Amino acid sequence: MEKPEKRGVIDTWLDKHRSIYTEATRHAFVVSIRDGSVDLSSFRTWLGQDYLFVRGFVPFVANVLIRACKESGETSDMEVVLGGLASLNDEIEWFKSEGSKWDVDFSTVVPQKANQDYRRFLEAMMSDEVKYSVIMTAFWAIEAVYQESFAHCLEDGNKTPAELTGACNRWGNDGFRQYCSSVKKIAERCLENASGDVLADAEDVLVRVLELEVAFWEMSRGGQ
Ligand SMILES: Cc1ncc(CO)c(N)n1
Repeated sequence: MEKPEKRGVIDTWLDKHRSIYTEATRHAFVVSIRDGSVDLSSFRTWLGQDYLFVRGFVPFVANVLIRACKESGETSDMEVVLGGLASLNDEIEWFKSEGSKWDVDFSTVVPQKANQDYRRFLEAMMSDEVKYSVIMTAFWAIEAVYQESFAHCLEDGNKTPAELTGACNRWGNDGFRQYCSSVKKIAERCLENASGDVLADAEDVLVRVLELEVAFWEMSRGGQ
């Protein structure tokens, strides 16, 4: 049995912002994958847009990695983030093979507004002014929404179409869940020592990520 996790400030924020958290992790697009009613043109839109997102997410995670090396007192932070960066390498290869499977030509995909907004947010987070605990909170939230969403598509009673289980496994698997839990612990540890101002920034950033994720699902469901 795993130890029950200590409740920290992130759990308190999730309770406070439960409705947007649920919107982000149980979005109609995700629910449609789980119940098998998903419109495949929406899935193709999501695939193309998320490929572009992930390409922008790489420098963000690289920035988190550099900060874990320079600013963290704990040597294990770097190892956790490095693991995440390594799996992004596989992820990009996975996207490419899915792209051919679904006949989505990434070279012609144009980032839609929700994607552009998200990419701008990631760039802003890379500023040196943003505290380590704040960027770590953002990093956790970004990964956790995908973990929770795609794990839902694999839970008992799902009717997820067989050709979509690869995508669901990518983020819904147990290893990814544990990785998210490690990132959350890092964020929680940093937030324990944070000032009131930094805590307020981290809470804002958490809510902003949830909003951006909801908009990203909405865009996908729009399916252009
Ligand atoms: C939009 C979005 N959020 C989170 C992830 C997970 O890393 C992703 N691939 N795409």
